[in-house]
Amino acid sequence: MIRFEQVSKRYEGGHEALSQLSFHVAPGEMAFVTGHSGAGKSTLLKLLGLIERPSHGLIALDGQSLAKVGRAGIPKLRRRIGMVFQDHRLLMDRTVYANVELPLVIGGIAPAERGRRARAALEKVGLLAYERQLPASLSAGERQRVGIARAIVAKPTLLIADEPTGNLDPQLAVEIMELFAEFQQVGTTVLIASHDLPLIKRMKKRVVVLDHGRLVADIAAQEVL
Ligand SMILES: Nc1ncnc2c1ncn2[C@@H]1O[C@H](COP(=O)(O)OP(=O)(O)OP(=O)(O)O)[C@@H](O)[C@H]1O
Repeated sequence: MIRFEQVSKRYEGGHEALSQLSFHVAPGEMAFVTGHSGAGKSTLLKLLGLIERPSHGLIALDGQSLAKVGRAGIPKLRRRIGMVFQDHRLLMDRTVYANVELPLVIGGIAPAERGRRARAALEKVGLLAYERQLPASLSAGERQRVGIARAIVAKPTLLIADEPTGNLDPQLAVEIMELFAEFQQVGTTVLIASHDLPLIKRMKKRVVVLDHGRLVADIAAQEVL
């Protein structure tokens, strides 16, 4: 599903954020990427979403090299990837429903189909009853669920999340992580950047550890104690 081969990333004027990173993620696998602040977690996810490009190395998604995806091909690629951010990035002047529907509007899906899919996504995150509300009237955990519904509404094969529980209290954080695990159970590949080690350990999934841009440990789910 995901293949990184000797990937390095140097930001303009900066030092190397990722150094010769190689790892694979199988279809349907769920893995965490962890490491200290500045270790390169966000950079790794940005390379997958083509928000950034690598300086060296190969990144492939479902066997397709991302280097071959030009500017015009980015929207199509992004439809295969659902992205969740720490700060949810919802449009605060649109309803919950409109936020979740947005990727389908951009994708040119017909209105009736959009309604069906957006409501199914909201139902999956337990927020169907909130569809007419504005995000401001929701709690932090609920807003993050709306962000997740928006990420999965176009049925991506890969779900990536950057510190999705960073702003939540521990109980809500567990609930959000369990929601991600549910998407894995129905076949979605899930990759989550997080520095919350107690939470990661609790989830018992594969853990990839970065340190100054290098992969220093890759712990299989069965080995997480
Ligand atoms: N746009 C950028 N321009 C220059 N340097 C950057 C840029 N984005 C990130 N960096 C640098 O790259 C390194 C890795 O950053 P990255 O955000 O990937 O780390 P992180 O592990 O996600 O950190 P955090 O947990 O604090 O979010 C850091 O040294 C950071 O300062």
